[in-house]
Amino acid sequence: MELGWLLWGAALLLGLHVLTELSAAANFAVRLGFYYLLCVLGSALTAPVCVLVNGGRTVKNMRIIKAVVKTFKYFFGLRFEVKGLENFEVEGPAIIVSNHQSVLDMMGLMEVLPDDCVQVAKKELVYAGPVGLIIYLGGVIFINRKSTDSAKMVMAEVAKTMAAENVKVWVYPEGTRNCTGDLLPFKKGAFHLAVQAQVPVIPVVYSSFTTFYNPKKNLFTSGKIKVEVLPPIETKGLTSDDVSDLTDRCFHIMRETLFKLSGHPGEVKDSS
Ligand SMILES: CCCCCCCC/C=C\CCCCCCCC(=O)SCCNC(=O)CCNC(=O)[C@H](O)C(C)(C)COP(=O)(O)OP(=O)(O)OC[C@H]1O[C@@H](n2cnc3c(N)ncnc32)[C@H](O)[C@@H]1OP(=O)(O)O
Ligand SMILES: CCCCCCCCCCCCCC(=O)OC[C@@H](O)COP(=O)(O)O
Repeated sequence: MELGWLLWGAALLLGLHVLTELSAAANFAVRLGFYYLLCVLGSALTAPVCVLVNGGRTVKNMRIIKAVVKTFKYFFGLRFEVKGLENFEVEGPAIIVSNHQSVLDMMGLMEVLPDDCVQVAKKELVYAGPVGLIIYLGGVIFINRKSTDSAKMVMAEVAKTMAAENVKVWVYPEGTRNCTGDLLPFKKGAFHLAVQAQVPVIPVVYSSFTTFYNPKKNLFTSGKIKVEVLPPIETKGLTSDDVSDLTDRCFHIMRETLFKLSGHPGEVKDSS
């Protein structure tokens, strides 16, 4: 008799546990789905505006895209605390490098994006429907990550046009998304580009999302993201022999800043 009740109790607890897990998964899927929906709808509505206002593919469209994307954070209760924006005020072009954690990074990107700045993206994104179209209209540079040679050729061309058109280029040097609270080793393309164009590198670091966003744990709540724009690193006089050193320097400064902003991975830090 008592064993019967015990079994019923255990079944109930298990049921509740399964329900909570399911609702966490559903909640996560709904929130991320809503983000995708915002991106798709936002792009579909913004693309005609870009074409009408600026006539086609140009970096000027980034101002319009930025204004739209900057409203997204309110839907998800995300707050940004930005430091060092004055470090973007360099004379002429620059390469901006930052850490890349998730698709949500587009919000953080647009939160601080300086004028006349295009990003480097994997070419697959051009096929992402309306989002691909808006990225194309914004003047984003597409590279084939599977072919280093063709990516190098595209980047060499960019090095030439940067000065002529006075644009900054934003690169995610990890080359892919990484939401572990640490950095992946940096690819060298961004730093070759900076040395070829003889322009400064400006590192930007976003604090780790792990306290409010973790797809493995179905976690996606509101939260605060700290952003720090670091002082420009000059490359005048550097040659291709210095690229490895430059890459290492940037990596270490950015990793230090990442840990300062959000603690070492695995270590709990209060989110005040
Ligand atoms: C209105 C509503 C709208 C809502 C929607 C929002 C829309 C928002 C709108 C707009 C925002 C758009 C934002 C898009 C964001 C997209 C993010 C991404 O897609 S991230 C993935 C792609 N990005 C990268 O991958 C870049 C970084 N990668 C590189 O730069 C790599 O270096 C690359 C691809 C060039 C090569 O990668 P390797 O995997 O081969 O690795 P390596 O170690 O770098 O290079 C191998 C050898 O080649 C040399 N090398 C590399 N680049 C060189 C170069 N340019 N010249 C000479 N040598 C070079 C290196 O020194 C290395 O040689 P040795 O090991 O040193 O001997
Ligand atoms: C046909 C409809 C498709 C809908 C797609 C909506 C996507 C909206 C997301 C905004 C752009 C996100 C850019 C981004 O973060 O791309 C990921 C790459 O950086 C890194 O790629 P990966 O980690 O190596 O796969």
